[in-house]
Amino acid sequence: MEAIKTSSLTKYYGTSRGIDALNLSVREGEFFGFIGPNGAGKSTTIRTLTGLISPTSGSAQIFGKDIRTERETILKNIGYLPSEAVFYPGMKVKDILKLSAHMRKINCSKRAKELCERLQLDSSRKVDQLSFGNRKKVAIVCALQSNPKLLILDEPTGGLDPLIQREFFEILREQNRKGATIFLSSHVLSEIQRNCSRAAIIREGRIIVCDQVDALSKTNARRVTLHGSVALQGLDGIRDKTDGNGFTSFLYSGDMNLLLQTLAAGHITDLSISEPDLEEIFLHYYEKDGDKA
Ligand SMILES: Nc1ncnc2c1ncn2[C@@H]1O[C@H](COP(=O)(O)OP(=O)(O)OP(=O)(O)O)[C@@H](O)[C@H]1O
Repeated sequence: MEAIKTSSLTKYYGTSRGIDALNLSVREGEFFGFIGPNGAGKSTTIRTLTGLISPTSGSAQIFGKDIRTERETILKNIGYLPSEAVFYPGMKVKDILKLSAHMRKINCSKRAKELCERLQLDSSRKVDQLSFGNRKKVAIVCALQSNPKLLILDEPTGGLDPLIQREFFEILREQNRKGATIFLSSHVLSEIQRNCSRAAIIREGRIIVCDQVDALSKTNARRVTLHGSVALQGLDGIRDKTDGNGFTSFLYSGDMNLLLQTLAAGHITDLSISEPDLEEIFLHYYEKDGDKA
């Protein structure tokens, strides 16, 4: 069964585009990445799926249940981490965690304690005395403590130090191995690459590509870096060109023979031709009108 399925899901804030005819399908048990530049529509998608805002048109189902008509049943199976968590001031962390569990009518104190220990969160502190990163941990424990079937995480790692990030992803991978579906919205490409099997890239409110992360990283383009001088004018297939102190670097997706002829006519002291890194490939998707590298 699909954990998440949207059909032409659209949300406009007045005349301002949030998401536009979004079609997305996430299978049960997947660790799925959702990436895109600022303002692309990631949070709008997530807020619509969790019922915090209503779609303008289109539809979506979570585990086959309609987000408009079966929201209460859906929410029982979801752990949601908002990008900016807000808590009642003056409350102790342990009371926030209890309140969150109480709203689900379940007792998860054992799991909450274990998560606090692993994430190094002192649950006896008042939430307003916590740093940004520690408040983020409170939101994480709230989302994870009930071992939900579906975890929807909106930019979860902002503010977490690298060691805690590592532990957090270890916890997510454990939950995923036990069958939980994970929907991870992130700006951090390495997080997506390390953890997700599939990912969708959203730009200007639309999914522009959705595929296995390995397939998304494949490209015909090569990163060419050369020291010396060469006339590249007239050579088609060059982009992302930078000139530094005696060197030139660019992505090339044109005819290799033409590249070699052009280089041979120049004066080159050093040359490397390599695969571009994943970041370069993803950034290309982010650019307006960017096709696959
Ligand atoms: N409450 C709102 N009222 C009007 N427009 C909004 C509102 N919330 C979001 N938008 C607009 O919807 C579009 C998508 O925003 P959204 O917050 O979903 O993007 P995002 O991909 O989560 O961005 P970021 O990575 O910066 O968090 C943006 O153009 C944004 O300005």
